[in-house]
Parts: sequence; structure tokens; C-alpha cells
Amino acid sequence: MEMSTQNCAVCSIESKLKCSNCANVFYCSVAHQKDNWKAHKKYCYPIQVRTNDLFGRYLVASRDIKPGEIVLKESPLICGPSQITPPVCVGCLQGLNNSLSVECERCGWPICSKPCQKNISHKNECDLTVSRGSKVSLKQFFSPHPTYQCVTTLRCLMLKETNVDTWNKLIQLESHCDERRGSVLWLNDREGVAKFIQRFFKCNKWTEEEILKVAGIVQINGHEVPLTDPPYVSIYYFASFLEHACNANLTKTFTNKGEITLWTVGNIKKGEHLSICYTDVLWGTASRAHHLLQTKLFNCKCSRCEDVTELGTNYSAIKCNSKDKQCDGFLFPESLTKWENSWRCNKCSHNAEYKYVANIVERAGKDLNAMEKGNEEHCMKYINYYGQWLHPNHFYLSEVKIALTQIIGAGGQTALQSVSNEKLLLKIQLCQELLKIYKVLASAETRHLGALHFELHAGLAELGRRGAQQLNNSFRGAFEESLFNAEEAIRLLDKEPGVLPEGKICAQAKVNAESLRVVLGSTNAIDL
Ligand SMILES: C[S@@+](CC[C@H](N)C(=O)[O-])C[C@H]1O[C@@H](n2cnc3c(N)ncnc32)[C@H](O)[C@@H]1O
Repeated sequence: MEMSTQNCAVCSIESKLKCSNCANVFYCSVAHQKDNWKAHKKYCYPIQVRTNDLFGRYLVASRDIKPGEIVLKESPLICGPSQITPPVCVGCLQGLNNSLSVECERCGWPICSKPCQKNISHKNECDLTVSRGSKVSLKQFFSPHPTYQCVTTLRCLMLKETNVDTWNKLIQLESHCDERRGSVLWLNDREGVAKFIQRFFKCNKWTEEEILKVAGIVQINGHEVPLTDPPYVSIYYFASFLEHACNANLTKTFTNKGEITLWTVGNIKKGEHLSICYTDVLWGTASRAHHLLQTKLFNCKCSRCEDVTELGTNYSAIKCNSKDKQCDGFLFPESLTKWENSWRCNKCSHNAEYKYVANIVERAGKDLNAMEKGNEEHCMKYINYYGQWLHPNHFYLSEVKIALTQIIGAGGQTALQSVSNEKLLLKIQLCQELLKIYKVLASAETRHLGALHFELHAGLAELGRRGAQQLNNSFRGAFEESLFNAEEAIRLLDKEPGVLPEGKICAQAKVNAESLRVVLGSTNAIDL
């Protein structure tokens, strides 16, 4: 990382001119800035690496950053299959099935088609399998296959021989190898990755310790990339220094080529910590905390985790079960650190045993898992039933409500036309309620927010159409609001790659917004 300096990056003369994009590098003249551009552009981002005891290395903004700005865009150091995955093509990493699979002629690893055999990233496991003396033979494609557990770690280990520069970057990253030792994940890595590599490839190139360190680097720094189904894993260099916050200030997207792009939704001040969310923002605090501790080995102390009401949204709250039936309060954990202790009502101070809370949450979770998510009737039943115990904003109810916003009128504008008025208004109301919650909880979660804005836009456009048919004057307002929401969807989803559903939603929103502008007779098109 280039350090902030007052000396010209080319001739070392003291200088006040600094690169306006990254604010990290100084030049004595425009000529020297131009001379250095080729070398500098790889690092020209408004970020600086800092270190403290709590986070280890982390990134801060090196200047004020405006909404929509790209803060970092970089190619991966390495890509490979997820550790737990059914067999995927070892070339392009796409999912396979019995009819879409051939074997690499040299090593037998499954590929989707002959050209993938020559994919350079496959050469690692291919060469090692050839020197092992017998081919891989995989016959089932539906459940996670143990042989795949080692592939990405193996590809990282091979960098030491094949690409020393990349290896030197990778090996600097956090592995938590000491803290992980003895944990369930570490024991699994020892058997399924370290011992497996040594046994399967009949190879002693690396010690168990070396393999476990690299397996740790993959687990701590790997990003799940949704460009394939199932997603694959990539490790990036600078992006690995980003700290986690459940209400992060950066949005992460991937380009069609697999680069990571990190950008801002709101304003960020110079010196402010830059963060992404390592876990699922739709989960309640207890699940997020558990996941972060198990997989990334830290306790999150962000403002959302430090508040049992989750920033006033009551996202984990349960209805009070006091004998006094009049109480319309909600139960929250008494202790921030121990959600398994008793819960207390925010109105009548009634104390509920954790057993009572756990029982409701467990049942609601199991029923949600077992439920057919695309079924409108099941979703309605779930909301009515669990609405008896859970806060209306509770994470399980919110998840089902998100599904409902997509199910009602699914299939485009013509499908929405056959939806009853009551259902149409429900779709609109749910979108508005959910947007209110998630703008507070996770304002950088642009995929969810963008999709909700799109559904709201669609609902309002249909409301406008019905109003116009009945010569009801309110239709113009509905169309205007619909256009606003289409524009919001575009703003939030514009950096999504075209291959992902969100990229397709964005493309549709652009078409719809144009039609709405025509309907409204507006010529003041916004910048897209
Ligand atoms: C992807 S790495 C981030 C870079 C890392 N700090 C380093 O020095 O390489 C993830 C690790 O950073 C630390 N970390 C990230 N966010 C944190 C947070 N909000 N609180 C405490 N530790 C955090 C944890 O040790 C976590 O396992």
C-alpha cells in the first residue's frame, strides 16, 4: 500500500500536489504524475490500511467519498470451488449434472466441456492428479463431494511455485491459524483438506501446518461469488483488509469477469472506517453473532449488535407473554452478551424464561425451512400464525414478507393486472414497510433494497393504471411514485452484472422508467 507522503512519488522533491482520486500520493508536477500513472493506477483508490488491537488491519477513507463512488475494484488473487460443494466444472466453476459433465482427459476431474480442460486454474489439481498415477472418478453431482474440499486450498498452495508475487500477497492475509486450532472447522480442515491432500495426491510438498494455515486464509478471507450456480470462492488482496459491520458502509458487487467492486451508498468522511458485512444482514443478531464467531472468530460490536432493539426496528423481538393480557409490549434479551438469559418486556417489565423465547423462535425457523417459499397461501398462513407471537418486523416474518412481495403478481406487469385490489395494496404496503426496516438495518444492502424498490415500483404502476382506467385523478401521483421507485432500483442495482437476477431487474427497471416518463409526459430524464 502506498503511504501518504509530502514527497513527489517520482523525484522525491517536497510537494503539495496530491493525486485527487486517492489522496495518498504526492507529485511535484503534472508531468511526474503522468509518468507515474501506469504504476500508480493499480493502487489509486481512496483507501488507507491502518492497524489496531481490535480489528488487526482495517481500511479507512483517505478523503471524503461521495454516494455512488467506487472505492475499490480489483481482480482476485485466486478462485476455486467452495469448500462444501457438489462437483462443479474445475475449469469455469459452473455447476454440473449427469448430462452436463465430461472428464478431463488427463486427470478425470469433471468439466462441463472440452475447452475447460485447458483452463489455466485447473492445471494445479490436474498436474498433481496425473503425478498421483490414477484418475479421479466422480459419478454423483447432487450432494457435496468430499474430494472438492481441498481444491481451493491446493490452488493457493501451488501459487508458491507458479506465481510468487501473488503467493507473497496471499500469505500476508489473516489465517487465525492459532485461534482456529481444535475448533470443529479446524478439525474438519485437518482431515478433509490437510491429510486428504497428503494422502490423495501422495505428496509431501507441504506440512499439515502449512496446509492448515492456507485453509484458514481461504476461510477468513474468501468471498462467495454468485456468478455461478453454486457460487464459487475468490480471494482479493485489498478487499481482505476490510472490517466487518452488520450495518456496513460499503456495497459489494462483482463484475462479469469476477472482479470485486466496492462502492458507497451514502457519504463517507475522510478517516472513517470502511466496512462490508461478512454475514447475512437478514438474520437476527443471535444468528449473525454465532456465524461470525464460528467462521471469522470475533464478536461484532457494531451499533446494530450493541442494541437489542436492532436500531429501533425490533427485528428479534417477541410479543410479551405476561399473564396480564392487556400488555402489548415486546420481549428483548436482558443482557446484550447473553441472549440465552431471560428476556424482559419493554412495557410491563415481565421477565420471560429464555426457554419460552427459544421454543417460539425454533418452531418458527423450522416451519419456515419446511415451507414452500413460492406459495402465496403458505406465506399468508405463516404470517398470520406466527404474527401471534413475533413482532411484525421480526426477521422470520420479514423474510416471508420479502417472498410475498415477489410472489404477488409474479410474472410481469400483465400478471399484476389480474391481482385483486386487496392483494395489490398488500404488495405495496409490504414493500414500504420492509424498505423502512432495511434502510435502517442495512443501508448498503443494495441488492435487497433495489429489489424491494422494483417491486414497489411495479405495484404502484399497476395502481396508477387502475386509477387511470377509472379516470381517478390519483393515478398521476401513483405513476410519479412508481417512477421514483424505478429510479431508486436503477441507482441501487446499476453495478450488478447482467448475468445475475439483480442485473436483469435493473435492465427491466430502465425500460419501465422510460415508459413511465413517456406516460407522465416528462422530459426531465434523470442521469442513469
Ligand atoms: C478478512 S479479515 C480482515 C482483515 C484483518 N483484520 C487482517 O488484519 O488481515 C477478517 C478478520 O478481521 C477481524 N475483524 C474484522 N471485522 C472485525 C470486527 N468488526 N470486530 C473485530 N474484529 C474484526 C477478525 O479477526 C476477522 O477474522
